Amino acid sequence: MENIKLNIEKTLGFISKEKLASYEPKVKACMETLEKGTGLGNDFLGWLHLPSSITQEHLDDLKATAQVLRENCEVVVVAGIGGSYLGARAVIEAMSDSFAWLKEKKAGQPVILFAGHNIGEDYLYELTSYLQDKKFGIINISKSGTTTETALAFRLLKEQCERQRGKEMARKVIVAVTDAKKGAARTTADKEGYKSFIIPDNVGGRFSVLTPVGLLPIAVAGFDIEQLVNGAREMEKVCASENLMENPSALYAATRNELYQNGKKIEILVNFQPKLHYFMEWWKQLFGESEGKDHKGIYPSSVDFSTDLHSMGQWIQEGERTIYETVVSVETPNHELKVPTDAENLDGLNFLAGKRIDEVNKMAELGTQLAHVDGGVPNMRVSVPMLNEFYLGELIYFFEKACGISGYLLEVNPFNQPGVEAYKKNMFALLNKPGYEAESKAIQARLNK
Ligand SMILES: O=P(O)(O)OC[C@H]1O[C@](O)(CO)[C@@H](O)[C@@H]1O
Repeated sequence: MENIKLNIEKTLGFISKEKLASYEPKVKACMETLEKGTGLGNDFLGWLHLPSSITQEHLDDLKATAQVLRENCEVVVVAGIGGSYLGARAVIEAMSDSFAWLKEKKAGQPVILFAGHNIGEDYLYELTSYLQDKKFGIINISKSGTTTETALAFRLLKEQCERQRGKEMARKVIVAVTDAKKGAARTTADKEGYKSFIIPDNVGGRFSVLTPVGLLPIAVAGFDIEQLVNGAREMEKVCASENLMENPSALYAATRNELYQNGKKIEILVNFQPKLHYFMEWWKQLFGESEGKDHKGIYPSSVDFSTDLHSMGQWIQEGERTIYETVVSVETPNHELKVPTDAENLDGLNFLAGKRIDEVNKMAELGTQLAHVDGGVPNMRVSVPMLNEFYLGELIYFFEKACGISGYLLEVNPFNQPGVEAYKKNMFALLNKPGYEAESKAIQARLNK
């Protein structure tokens, strides 16, 4: 079977092949540091060999739990934020029919909704209103078990689920994915007797999509988690190679670091398939939280093309030359649709008649690549044979491994996120959270100045 492939040819007018090749020993050292667990953040390396260590028993347990939710729910709300929701959403959106939510609902095929990733009152009001006459279940996902956004949504949803469905049924259709011992989500799950799954201590949120954090919601949505894991396993093998040119994760990490050293401070992840929008969101957290520290790091951003060619295209073509692009390109769509012939040709599109829509899309992709490279934007391309669980699994592991290597090349700890605490501390102080008395006083004094 073919694998995903990385092509860096269109970066070589901007960085030299020789310079890139000189990364081989550095990349090898970073890979060794990961393998031996001797680098910064080495207590969070559980993701490295996660795909090959997942057992069939574990997958069966996840599938059985997913089946309980599928059989008993019209809607399942996945409550989580950041790494506790983006991976699941990325895969579910990539695999789902774009209009499934408008189609007739099938028994045993719940609609998946997300909550706990914002504090929008209108969002939560509208969600809880929609759920009023629905048989719904909840997957409450939080590694710390104390994240405010998720806890707030879960408080609302748990009360509503129990009120609408009764305590006994609620117990059946609420599942927790959290720490083995600590945090409010664990305490609640144990006290209420919910089925629960553990997020391993050594797997950080943004690297957790192949734990129950991602696998359970993806299974509930009806997608093949075994194939997802198989794809990741395949990449685990491919990305073990010490040969820079044969290891796509290593090559991607080296190329983006060399581009960064040459003033390319912003990476734009590009798709030409709207279904990949949330995959880009997952990638942004992965690289943003891993590398943006010590006043260093490539800024990860994303665009959906060709949509955003009509908004951000101008900036990319002619704005400040501090950017490069990485295009995730899906080679073959899952469905076929051809441009019809029109006898009157009023729209002048008969030159496309008989062509597949994807042929037009591919020419948009090629035309964009050529234009952007001509405009001074280095371009990498990750080709994905097709959108299915297997290749999404490959993509996930490819980016995770690249992120670990890239973070070490940058000489940061890719596995912590101390900067995220700053807003939380202020928010808790402003809300007078118990335990934050001194901070509350200080912040009030600052605001009253
Ligand atoms: O799973 P938790 O503990 O609720 O955390 C959710 C997210 O919040 C962060 O801790 C900070 O944004 C992320 O790293 C994490 O993915």
